[in-house]
Amino acid sequence: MPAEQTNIKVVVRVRPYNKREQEQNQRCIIKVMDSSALLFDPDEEDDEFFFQGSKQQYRDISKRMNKKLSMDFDRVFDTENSNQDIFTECTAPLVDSALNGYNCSVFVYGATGAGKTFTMLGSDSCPGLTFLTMRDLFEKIEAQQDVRKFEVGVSYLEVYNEHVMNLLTKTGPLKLREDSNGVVVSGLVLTPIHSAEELLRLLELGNANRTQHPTDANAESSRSHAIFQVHIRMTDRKTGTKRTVKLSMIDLAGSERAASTKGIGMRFKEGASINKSLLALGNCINKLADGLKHIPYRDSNLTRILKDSLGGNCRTLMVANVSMSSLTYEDTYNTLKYASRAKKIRTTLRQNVLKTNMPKEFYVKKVTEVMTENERLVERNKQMEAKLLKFERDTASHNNIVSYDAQALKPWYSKIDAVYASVIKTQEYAIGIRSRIKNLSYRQTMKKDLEEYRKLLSLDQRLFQEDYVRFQSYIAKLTTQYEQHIEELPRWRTKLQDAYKDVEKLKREVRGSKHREILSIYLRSKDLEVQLSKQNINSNHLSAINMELNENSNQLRKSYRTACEVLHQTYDSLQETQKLTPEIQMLYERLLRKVRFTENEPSSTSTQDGDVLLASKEEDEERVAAGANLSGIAKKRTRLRCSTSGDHLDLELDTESYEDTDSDGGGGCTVEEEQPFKKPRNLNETRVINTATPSTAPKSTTITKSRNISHRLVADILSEQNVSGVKDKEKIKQALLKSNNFSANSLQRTVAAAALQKENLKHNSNYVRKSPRALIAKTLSGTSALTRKVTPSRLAGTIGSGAMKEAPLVRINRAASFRVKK
Ligand SMILES: Nc1ncnc2c1ncn2[C@@H]1O[C@H](COP(=O)(O)OP(=O)(O)OP(=O)(O)O)[C@@H](O)[C@H]1O
Repeated sequence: MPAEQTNIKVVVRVRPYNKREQEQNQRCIIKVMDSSALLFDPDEEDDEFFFQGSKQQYRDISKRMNKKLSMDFDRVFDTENSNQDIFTECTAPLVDSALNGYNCSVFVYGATGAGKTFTMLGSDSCPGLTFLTMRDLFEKIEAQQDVRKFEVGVSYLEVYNEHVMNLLTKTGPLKLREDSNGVVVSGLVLTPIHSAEELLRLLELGNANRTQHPTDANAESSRSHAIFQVHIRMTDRKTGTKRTVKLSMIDLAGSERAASTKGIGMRFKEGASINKSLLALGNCINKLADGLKHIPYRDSNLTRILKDSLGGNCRTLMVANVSMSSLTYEDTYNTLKYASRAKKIRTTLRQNVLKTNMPKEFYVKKVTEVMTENERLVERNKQMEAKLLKFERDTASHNNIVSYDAQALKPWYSKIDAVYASVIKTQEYAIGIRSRIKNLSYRQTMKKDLEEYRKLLSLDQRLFQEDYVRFQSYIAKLTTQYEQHIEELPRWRTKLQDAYKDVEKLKREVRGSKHREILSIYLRSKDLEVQLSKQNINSNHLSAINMELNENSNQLRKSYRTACEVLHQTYDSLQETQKLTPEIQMLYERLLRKVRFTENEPSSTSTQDGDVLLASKEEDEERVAAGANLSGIAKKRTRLRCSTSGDHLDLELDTESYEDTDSDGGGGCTVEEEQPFKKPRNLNETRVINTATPSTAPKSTTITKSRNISHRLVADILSEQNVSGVKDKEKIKQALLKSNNFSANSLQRTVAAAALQKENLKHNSNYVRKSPRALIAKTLSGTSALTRKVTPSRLAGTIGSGAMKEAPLVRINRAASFRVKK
């Protein structure tokens, strides 16, 4: 509520001469200049100085000089002005202010007999300000009855010798106390009134109780300060707003000097007390006028009661009563000085809405209302919060990509990483064991073969037997290892199946999560990582097999060379000694034909399961026909068949179903009679596999570079098929590109792989390119994204171009692996 600063309104009322003053024919000391100015102690018009009969230019120096003090006030009422005039101009506006919620005070100040009581109370014929004001108040209340409900109560107090007395009940002294609403008179009971006439009766009653004693100045001098207060409680009938205001009418005791009343004894004490309170009032007025902060209101009970009227929340009118007679020269001068000082006092006005004088029930009701309103607002707040939550959820599900935040996804990534790390580790062990089993089996076979050849060639049976013992011991050691691994394998297979079950469970959780779209892509990348790991193990396994093969091949080559030399010498020797039989000659010629140079590669027939035979059918027929000793070697030819998928380890992982498809019962790698070795592939080949019929296409035995899997991985992640299923694929791509879980390099390589795949589309599924380097170089040079630093946006654009759509799976061997320029 805005506060309004306003000055105390000070008016001066000049009383006409009374009978005594008229009789003493004193001069007039106040000349009213206009409605707001007066001249104190003016020059008299006939105040001319004659000396020896002639008018002098200068004044009579034996006489006191006139003050001729010009003073301005808010209003100066002359002797002709009535109480009605003062009411109309000064207190009627205060009634309006009071009804608007402002506290108002009117106090009259002046020396004894100056007309204070006349102004405030008046007489029957000439009612004073109190009656006129109250009559006006009741008239205005009556006019507003439809709008507001009014309750009016009055009190009439007297401060006499610093005692506060209740004039209406003639009780006291009452104590003053201060609370947050100002000074309160303890035990004061308000008397309700409903009309100005009632008020008149109460005033009469109060005045009758007031302490009065005749003084020289006034036969009915009031020797106390009388404070009449009207408490008005207003209730707005529409809004229920309540206001309580206080209208105070204060008739001060005479401010004359104690000596002027010529009092002795009780009267002197009385005068001293009056002067004490008025002195305190003067001090307060002076300090308030000077704008000081500390005002000594507590110096007297009068100033305590007037605290609100002087310096508080109150619209105040001060009527300074003075006589125009020079008999009251000093008192009048003092009164006017007081009035001038009081003019400077500023009060702060605030509209009262609620006052503490309200009955307790009022506050109980108010608190109940406020609590009810509070409960309603709490309930509404809950509803609003629920709505807001729903709105946020709806928005999140509508713009699901936007709602992804790294913090929310972090725990998911950690969990997925942990589960897949376990799968990869277990798979490493399981397939590693399988690899060792196959290697051991392969080595056994090879060693047995060599031992067979050695036995055939050996002439010294004693030496052969020595070697054979060592051979047996070695084979036994291999068998033990083999059996250990065979025993271990099922345990790891079970572990791996458990790890796959964990993955399945995790996938179900992801499907139920609100981040399922981006997480399913992450899961896909992890699936491909598992495949990549498997490919790495396969690659290592094949390298080991290859090394074994090379080693054995070298040994056979050396043996073959030596055998040829022996054969040649034996043939020569037989010929020289003419012991060469036609059968031996035929056999020899057949052997020579066999080793003749041919441009064709050794014929290789792919078996249904993709294995490659090293010996041709024709060769077998010749061997049978020849019936020679060497045919025994052929008959004893051993084939190695590790599984239906050749040398690839067959602990297959279907990343969709996670079922172990290995169906050879754990002993997949067995040594069988008449089974061919698989031909190791040319390491400079790239085989294109048609992905359109993956189930029927032959499985490649090409040793692939493991990095290809990562290319496929990222290609799969960012492929149109993956991303097109979601609402905002661009945002998903951006999220992937920005994520720490996807490296820029792998994404970069993916694009190269995609380009290569696209190129491969031009060839049929069985096309084998000898060296893909030129193609890769061509592809890379045509892919600006690969020769320059790849920006996420450029990369995203490349990926989204559809180049990868329907691209076949391509495997690039080690020698042909491409290198991306960074
Ligand atoms: N404006 C006036 N017109 C006519 N008579 C007046 C006027 N003012 C005062 N009187 C008369 O002067 C006399 C003294 O006035 P009043 O009792 O009001 O003085 P007072 O200031 O109240 O004195 P005290 O402080 O001693 O009570 C009264 O008889 C009163 O009728």
